Amino acid sequence: MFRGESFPYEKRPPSTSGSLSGSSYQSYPLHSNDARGNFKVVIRVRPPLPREIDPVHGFRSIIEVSPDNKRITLQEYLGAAANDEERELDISENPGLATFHHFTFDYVYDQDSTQVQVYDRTARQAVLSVLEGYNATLLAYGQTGTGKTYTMEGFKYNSTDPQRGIVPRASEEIFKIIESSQSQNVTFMVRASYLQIYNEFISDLLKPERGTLQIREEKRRGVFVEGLSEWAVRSATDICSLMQKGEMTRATASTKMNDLSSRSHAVFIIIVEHMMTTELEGSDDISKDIKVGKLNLVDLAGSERVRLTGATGKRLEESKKINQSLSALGNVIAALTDTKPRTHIPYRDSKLTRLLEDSLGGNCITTMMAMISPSNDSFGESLSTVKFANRAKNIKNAPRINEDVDQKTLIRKYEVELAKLRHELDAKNRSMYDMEKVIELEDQRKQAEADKEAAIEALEMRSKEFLIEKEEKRKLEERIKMMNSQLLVGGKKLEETPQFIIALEEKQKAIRKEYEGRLQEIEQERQQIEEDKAQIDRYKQLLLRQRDIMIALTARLNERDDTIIQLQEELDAYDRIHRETEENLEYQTARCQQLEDLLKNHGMNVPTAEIPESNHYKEPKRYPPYSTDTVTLDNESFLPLQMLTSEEKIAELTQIIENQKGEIDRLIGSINAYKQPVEPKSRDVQANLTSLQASNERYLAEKQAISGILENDVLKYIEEIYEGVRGNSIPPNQLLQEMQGLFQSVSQALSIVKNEKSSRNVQLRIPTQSAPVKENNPPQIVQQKEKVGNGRRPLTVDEMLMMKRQEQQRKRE
Ligand SMILES: Nc1ncnc2c1ncn2[C@@H]1O[C@H](COP(=O)(O)OP(=O)(O)OP(=O)(O)O)[C@@H](O)[C@H]1O
Repeated sequence: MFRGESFPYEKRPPSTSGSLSGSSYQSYPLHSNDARGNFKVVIRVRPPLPREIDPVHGFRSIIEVSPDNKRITLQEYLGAAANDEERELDISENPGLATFHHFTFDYVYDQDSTQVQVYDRTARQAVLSVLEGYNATLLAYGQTGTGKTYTMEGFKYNSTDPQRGIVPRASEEIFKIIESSQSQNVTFMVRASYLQIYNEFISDLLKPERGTLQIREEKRRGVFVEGLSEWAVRSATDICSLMQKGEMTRATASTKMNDLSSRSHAVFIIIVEHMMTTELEGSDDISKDIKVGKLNLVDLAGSERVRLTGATGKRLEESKKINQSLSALGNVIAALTDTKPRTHIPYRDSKLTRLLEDSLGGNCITTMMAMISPSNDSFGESLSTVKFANRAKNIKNAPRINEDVDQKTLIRKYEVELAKLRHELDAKNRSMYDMEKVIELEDQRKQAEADKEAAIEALEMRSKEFLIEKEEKRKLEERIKMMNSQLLVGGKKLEETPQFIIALEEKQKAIRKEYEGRLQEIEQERQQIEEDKAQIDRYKQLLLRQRDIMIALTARLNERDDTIIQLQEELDAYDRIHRETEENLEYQTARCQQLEDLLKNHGMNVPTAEIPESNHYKEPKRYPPYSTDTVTLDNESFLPLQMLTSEEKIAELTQIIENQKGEIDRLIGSINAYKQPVEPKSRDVQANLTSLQASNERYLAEKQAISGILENDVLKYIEEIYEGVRGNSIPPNQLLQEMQGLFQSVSQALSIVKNEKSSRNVQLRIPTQSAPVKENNPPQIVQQKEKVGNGRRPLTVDEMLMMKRQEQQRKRE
């Protein structure tokens, strides 16, 4: 019944059940810890499309799915029958005309499978992993028109449509879980992006104006698209809106194989940041555990046979690019699943493989969903798709939870931003409250002012009325008076009659009473106005006090700011000084080290004199001693073994001078002793004595000059050098040269003294009293040799002083 076993993949006899459907939904484990379990491959067979169904003979599928939905068999017909019915007949008569190709996968969805089954069994696990902080990828692969877009998106976007695909269902699930998490300690942040790779160019489907984007890689972040927009979303509806928006930009076209064929690879990305706060026991601190999961929902463009689609022009170019990138995907899978482990995986051969680097053999839980058609017309493409998927089964991924170790998650940035904004809001509220109080008081003040104005106005009115009434009363009185003066009652003037006087008095009383009443009223009003005024003044005082308080507070705040700035500046200055001191110290240490090395290189001892370490304790100054034991007359190398304090140095120099004086005295004594016995004996001796005396005088003068140099110039010179060393103002090289010069000068001065002494000893072979000089063997005057020490003539004191002055002059310049 079956043709030969010509395929390297698993081939089994066809199922005897003959059923080509029969899938059933089963619950599925959500987590798998083995590496193999982190890369799953499932197959989905779509139902036949109208164009694949023969209107006369109907449709016969070439696909068989096992009842446990693990195995799939593709029937290959080798005959020439044109339609499904004839083909079936052909095979039943001649079974050799059919070959069956068997494969096993993690799951096989037959043509009756529903969107919800695919989501629950395959996609849900990925979504839950993302909420735990893993990266997960769902990858739809297959020939054009086999249902990739249908599986990933579906075509309707309302939450009850059973046709909706993985993207809307995944977003619903994510927000359902977030909403069900009641804990106050858990915060989520969800954002989404949508991109496409079209003709090997990446673009942002939600911000197409950004143009072509590039792929980058960072150690912590992995591979990502630079400049891709991320949209914070708060509901599944938000995500669906983004999807719809992106769909409008995505490159699609009507082809022979699919009315709405995707011409680009599309990746919908959902990132879920998830923060858990925990109060640490025994402290006010809160630990924040942040995880970041990323879900890549990839809808690849379909592979297509140009022969079948008949593509030309732009479509042909698109097809070539699609097929190229899919073949790069095949190469990466081949490299990853090669039995001999390969060091190079060609991820960089296409944008698609570069973008999916983490999903293919990296930090990700990946599921590849390979779509096929059940139609005999698509056998070739279906077989190649299934073989492709079969190879991908062996990919091993190594997912890990992405924890926010570098504190760069958006959620953390939002936290910080929120805290800042809350702080600002609090401050604003406080100042608002203060402002409200001030406004209220100001209103009260205005009201009081208005009341006062009204009261004054009323008072003025009343006063005017009062004056008018007074005037009228005066006029009335005058008239009465005038009329009275004309009336006579009982012979008397009317105003003189007792009735008139009584009536007048009563009238006057009544008027007085009335006016007194009015005056009282006015006085009351006046008092009221006075009180109002006092109240207004009190308000004014209150406002002024408040204003003063606010001014004082502002001044105190400014003062505090100034103090902070001042302290900061001081701190900066301290820092700078500290840094400079450290740098200087390092420089001096390095120079000293150089100096020590130089000394050592010349075989000299390194002076052990220590420079005071702090300003609080000052070591006494120290000077190099003069000692023939420790000072060599070699021009290039000498150094005292131990430095002397100034007292020791003066004592040493005084001692040297004393010694020299003693030597002179001894010589004078010797001369005198010699003079006595030999004077009468020889004229030569007499001449010798005269010359000796002259020499002695010169010698004494020289000794005095040398003492002067030693006591004044040399000591000062030593002090200068010492100060230079202590203050680090003399570079070590110059210091070395100066010290060498100094010691050379001192040595030469002293050597003059010694040579003077020794030359005298040599010049005069003075006979002692116990060994008198023979007449025929008079004392000989030996000419002083020009060469001393290392063969050079020693300098005279004058020359030496001149040199010293010249040197000091040079230094001053
Ligand atoms: N499981 C299914 N049930 C019902 N109809 C389906 C199914 N799968 C695919 N279809 C239908 O098949 C047609 C092609 O599907 P779809 O556009 O999803 O293919 P595609 O693989 O994305 O193609 P392309 O690669 O060209 O974009 C659509 O009309 C779709 O409705």
